[in-house]
Amino acid sequence: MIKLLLTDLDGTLTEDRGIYKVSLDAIKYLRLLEERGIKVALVSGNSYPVLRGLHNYLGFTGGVVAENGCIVFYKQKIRVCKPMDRQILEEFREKFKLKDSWQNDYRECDFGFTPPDITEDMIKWAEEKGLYINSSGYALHIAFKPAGKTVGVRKLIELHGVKKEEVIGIGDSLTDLDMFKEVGIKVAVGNAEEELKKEADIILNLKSGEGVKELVTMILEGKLDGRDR
Ligand SMILES: O=C(O)COP(=O)(O)O
Ligand SMILES: [Mg+2]
Repeated sequence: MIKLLLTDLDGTLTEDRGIYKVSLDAIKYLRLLEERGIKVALVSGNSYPVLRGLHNYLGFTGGVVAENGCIVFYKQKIRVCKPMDRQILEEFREKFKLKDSWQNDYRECDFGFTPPDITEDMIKWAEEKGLYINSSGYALHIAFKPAGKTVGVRKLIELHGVKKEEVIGIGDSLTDLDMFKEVGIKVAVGNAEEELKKEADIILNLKSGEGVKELVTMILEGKLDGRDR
């Protein structure tokens, strides 16, 4: 039985990848799950204040995994990664001529930069410094290892006291590969990155928010029953 649904934000709850407008249909359908007793949690690279605000105002009760796994909230706020070093941020920004995400003022461990394209040079630089590096398609992210959605999702599931098999996760980008490692059912929206689709148990027909609606309909119609047992 599914008890907890983890959803990514950018590219998943939005109307499409690359835009910020949230799909109202996706929210409406996720609330139907909440009414049936399935908790919804936001698992994203966005900062804690942004996600905590959305979580409350959108009517979700499953909590939040912010900063790509580094900050977890469910009844209490827990930081699970090492705080970032300002000098490293400066070096990354200068060396690769990047722009800070406006949310960097509100971040502790994982920081975001644009443009969102990762290069081989960046990966090499991050490896040498023991840093996690990834792209959500919206922003480049760096944090001290261990980081990534894996560490935060593991903590959130522990706080809920549910089994991995009772958790379903939906996403669109490479950062969601880390979420997939910790959930029983892995779902990719129709317009997700090919690499994520390869790892998914379910690939939706529809893109982003419409895909979320498609998945919720499947859950409510009992189409996933048995899959998680
Ligand atoms: O880059 C971001 O902060 C957005 O990431 P998300 O797709 O995990 O919501
Ligand atoms: Mg995303």
